This record gives sequence, C-alpha cells and structure tokens, in this order.
Amino acid sequence: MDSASKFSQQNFDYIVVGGGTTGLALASLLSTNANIRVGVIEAGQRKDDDMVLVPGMIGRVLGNPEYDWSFLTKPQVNAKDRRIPINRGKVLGGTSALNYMAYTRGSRIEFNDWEKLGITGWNWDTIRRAVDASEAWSPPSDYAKKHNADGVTENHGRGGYVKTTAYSYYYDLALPFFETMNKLGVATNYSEASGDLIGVWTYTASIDAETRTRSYSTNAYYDRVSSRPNIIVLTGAQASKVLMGNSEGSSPSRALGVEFTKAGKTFSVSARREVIISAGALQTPQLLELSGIGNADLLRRLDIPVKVDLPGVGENFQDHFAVPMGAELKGRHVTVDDLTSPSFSDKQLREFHASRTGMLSSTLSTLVFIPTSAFISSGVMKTMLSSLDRALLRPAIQNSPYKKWYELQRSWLENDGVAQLEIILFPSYTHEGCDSENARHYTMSVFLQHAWSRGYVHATSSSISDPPEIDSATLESPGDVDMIMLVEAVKYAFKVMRTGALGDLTAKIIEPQPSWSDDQLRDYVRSVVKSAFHPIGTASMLPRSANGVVDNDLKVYGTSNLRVADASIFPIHLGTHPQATLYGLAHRAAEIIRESQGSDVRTKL
Ligand SMILES: Cc1cc2nc3c(=O)[nH]c(=O)nc-3n(C[C@H](O)[C@H](O)[C@H](O)COP(=O)(O)OP(=O)(O)OC[C@H]3O[C@@H](n4cnc5c(N)ncnc54)[C@H](O)[C@@H]3O)c2cc1C
Repeated sequence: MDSASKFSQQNFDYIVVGGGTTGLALASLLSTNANIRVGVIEAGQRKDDDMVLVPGMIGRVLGNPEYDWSFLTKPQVNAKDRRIPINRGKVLGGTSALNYMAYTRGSRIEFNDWEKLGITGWNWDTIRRAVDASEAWSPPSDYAKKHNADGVTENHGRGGYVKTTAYSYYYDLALPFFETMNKLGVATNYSEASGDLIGVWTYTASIDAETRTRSYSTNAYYDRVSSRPNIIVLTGAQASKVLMGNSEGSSPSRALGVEFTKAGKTFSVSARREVIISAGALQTPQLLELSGIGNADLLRRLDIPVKVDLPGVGENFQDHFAVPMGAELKGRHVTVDDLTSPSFSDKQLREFHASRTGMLSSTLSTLVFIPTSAFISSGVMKTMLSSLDRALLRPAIQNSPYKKWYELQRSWLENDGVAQLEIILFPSYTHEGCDSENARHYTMSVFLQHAWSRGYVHATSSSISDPPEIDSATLESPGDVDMIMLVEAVKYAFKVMRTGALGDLTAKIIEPQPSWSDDQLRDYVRSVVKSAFHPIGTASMLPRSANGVVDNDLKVYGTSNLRVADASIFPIHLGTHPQATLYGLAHRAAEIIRESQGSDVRTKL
C-alpha cells in the first residue's frame, strides 16, 4: 500500500514495525488467521533487481542509500578512532535482501546453554524445530557433493519457505582449502546443520535451487500472502514511536498503536492487540527509547516522557569482529576480481540470465569453525586465561547484571565443541597495493565468534531522523582477550596460507606479514578490524534482573502487549551466521503469539 492516510485508518490487530528478515516473515505467518488484520510499517521500498536477486552480485549495494542504512559506529578508541561501518538493509526484506546468503544453523551446545542464562524454553530442540519449519531445502547436486556440501536430509527442513541449497559454482580454491585444513587436523564436516559446526565445510545458502536467485523474507514469505486482504504492508514509512498508554509506575504500559512518518507527514495507526518491533538490532532499541522505554536517566536527558524504566534497552550490543588478510596466488585463477572487468561481468550476467549458471549463480562457499584449542597454543591459552580470570574478579563484573553471561563466555573458551573462530576464504582481494591487472588474489578473513567486547546503541535525540549512537566497544574486553585471540587467529591463518595445497597456490602473503612482531600484528588488527555485520543483543531476552528487555515470550518488560522479534533479542552471540535462527525466531514468535492470545494463528502459510 502506498497511501499512509488509508493505512492509518485501518483497524489492525497487530502492527509489525520493520518488514525485514524477521518482521516480514512473522507478519506473513500471523496473516494465516483470516480473522486478524496485520499491518507492517517498513522504511524501505521493495527492490527486486539483479543487485538483490543475483547471488554473485552481493555487496554491490552496500553504501547505496536506496538499499542501505549505512550506519557507522562512533569512533572506536581501540581501532585507531575509526568509525566502523555496519550495513543494514533499508528495503522490504531488510538485511535478508543484502546479506551474503550463508544459511548456517547454530550450535547445539550454545543453544542448550541459553537456558543457563534464565531463558527457559529456548534450547537446541525448540530452536531447531522452528528453523526446520522455516526451511525448504533442496539436496545438493553431485557437483556440490564433490565440494563436500551437506547432503544429510534429516538436518534440514523440507516443508518451509526459505529456499536453501548448495552452490552450483565453486572457485578452484575451494578444494585446496579443504585439503589444507585437513592437513592441519581440522576434519571436513559433511553435516554442518546437525548442531555441530566444528570443521571445514561448504555451506548451504539461501538460494532457490531452481532459479538460482536469492530466497529472502520478501519472496519466501510475503509474496505467498500478499494477496490476502488481512495483511497490509506500507513501505517508505518510518515509525517514530510506539504510542504507549500508561506512564511510568502505572504498569503494565499498553501499546496503543504506532506513530510514523511518510513523505514528511506524520500519521498514527492503532493496534487492537499488539505491536511487534522488528526494526533490527540497531533501530529497535532506538525506537523503544523514543517510545519512552529505556534507561529513565537517558530518556529524561532526551526530554522523552518515561513509560517504562528499563535500563537494559540498547545495552549488551555484541558483534562478530573480522580481520582480513591478503595473499597473491600463483598462476592464473578465476576469482571475484575478474568481475571488476565490465566485459567479463556482463558476459557472466548474460550467462546467469540465460542458464542460471556461472560465477554469478554463487557467492563464497567454504568456511572453517574451530574452538580455541585449535588455534591457540596451551602456553598462550594459560596466560590469556589467567589475565582474563583476574579481570573477571573486578567488582564491576562480579556485581554486573550480566554475570551469568560472563560465566558462560568463560566456560565456552575451554569447550572444544564451541567455535570461537570462523575463517572464510574470499577469492578476491581489493585492498590498496594489490595489482589486480596482473595477478589474482585471495583474502583470508578471521572472525571472532564470541567477542567479549560489549557496547551499546542509544538514541541521541527524541527524533527518529537522528541516527542512534552505536558503540561497538571494539577490542575493549576484560584481560584484552579479544585482541589476544585475534592476534593468535592471524598467526594461525598464516599457517593455513602456507600449508598443503593452499600453500602451494600462494605466491606471497601481502599483508600482514608473518615476520611481524606481536606488536606489529596488534597494530594491524587495530587498523583493519571490522564488523561482520552481525549485531545482536540490544533488546536481550534475559531475566529483568539481568538487564533483560524482553521475557521468554518476547514481551517487553513492563508492557502488556509490546513484543520484539529480531536479532536484538539474542542474549549472547551465536557462533555462526544469524539468518537461519532469525527465520526460526519468526516461527517461534508466531507460535508464542498464538498460544498467548488463544487465537488461531497457524504457523503454516
Ligand atoms: C553485508 C551483509 C552480509 C551478511 N551476510 C550474512 C550471511 O551470509 N548469513 C547470515 O546468516 N547473516 C548475514 N548477515 C546478517 C543478517 O542478514 C542479519 O543479521 C539479519 O538479516 C537481521 O535481521 P533482523 O530481522 O534483525 O533485521 P533486518 O532484516 O535488518 O530488518 C529490520 C527492518 O526494519 C526496518 N526499519 C528499521 N527502523 C524502522 C522504522 N523506524 N520504521 C520502519 N521500518 C524500520 C529496516 O528498514 C529493515 O527492513 C549479513 C549482513 C550484512 C549487512
């Protein structure tokens, strides 16, 4: 729907703010009950062009304001005062329209440990069942199987909506990478979706096996229900606050509707039953604060009337941090760098549209997940743990509401089933000093899966037009553990680049250099460390006493009918990519709403 005034006159039962990965899937699922009416307010527009749909074109719209919110953190003191980009989809489908399509499930150990944080009912079995309900998996081809793709049917959902499958094109670095990792003692994992992520594997992607195009919230969910009269999506409209009924103290506060702006005009729309915020980990906390829900001191400073004093809002920000390393290849390989040639790229695009094959039918394909013991020597581990344990004794941590979070993070460091490091081999290198005319390159990126840095996201004014302040607290960790782990990860990656088949293909390592001292490597990490674009935690599902924002039913504390469903509710980071779990979250949320309201909301579209 285009007309904001018509939208504002509708009688909705549920209003979902944010038609992104989780929100649009959830709204579509809610619409299965013909007796309820669902309204969705999405700031972006629908974009169904090649940039969104063609897998090999990933990354091309990052920074483009028609697709991307292009957030920046505040200057990060431990990263040379750089403002680090965190891209977010500003289109219908949200970040599922921009992401790199790795469809990876979480880890059994980690999800089962969520219950230790006080979140009952959220564990591997419940989350797995929900993710199964979302997935429509197609088995890999023989070609993909030769590249070790997961073909274990029982690991996947077949009857869901997000189409997933293995790739149809693999770069010639993929198999050498497997051989090298095997040589280093990291086994091939042929069953990556089983809940055990450790090993080297080829991942499943959110790609439609028939059309070879991106499967995402918009075409996987919304397109199936868009003709129903009881779901209306308003695009190009930004919610500015949830209209809350009662003021501080007279709780629970009730969400009455949503105020939003479109084309410079302000409107409001009412919700008979519930408002669900799904604006993502960077904007959900801002919207809660603008609605009067957050740390009362901060709200008063911003002249926002306090409805619910909830100090956890915007806190507990976590992300995966990445450090890229570049190398030059021996001989001539086809890599993503070839796509920088317009004629080559056009040829590939023609091939893609004609036969759905070629480089553009795929993205990247291989990755490694390993625990601490696989990349940190026992000597360094001992020193790191003793400095960490000393830091954890500080009163600020001992008295912190997040104490259980720290205990869990600590236990995972010595658990060989928990991945602390992800390594991805990108068949390209675009940094300065790379001679892409005459040579071909790869980038090996190391990603910290359970960083100890915890930052915040907060509103800076009472207006939704002012972006929130994002402090990723990059490399600010007790005992400097994030920096120690990243430096050890870089050293381990040097080993990978110089071992076995990948070592044989590597002409030279460009930057950083294996000969560099630890101090030089620390300096390099500070210069290049970036976000893996997986922010979470800013409206955490935790007990209220542990600075939680939502309860186990995703309901915001102190309110009777306001929920959050997006990446901001994850209380502790997943040692994997988040989208599969987020689609599962949409299904869990739909079930919870059905149960709590006694209404007939089936989760089958
Ligand atoms: C470049 C990139 C690559 C990635 N690659 C992968 C990958 O390969 N695999 C993976 O699992 N994950 C990947 N991710 C991360 C993953 O895509 C996100 O974690 C996930 O999509 C977030 O989903 P969400 O529902 O929390 O939020 P989003 O999908 O971001 O949805 C939020 C929606 O709310 C809208 N919105 C915000 N504020 C308002 C407002 N006030 N009013 C109205 N609408 C509003 C936004 O426009 C957006 O549509 C990647 C992310 C990026 C940026």
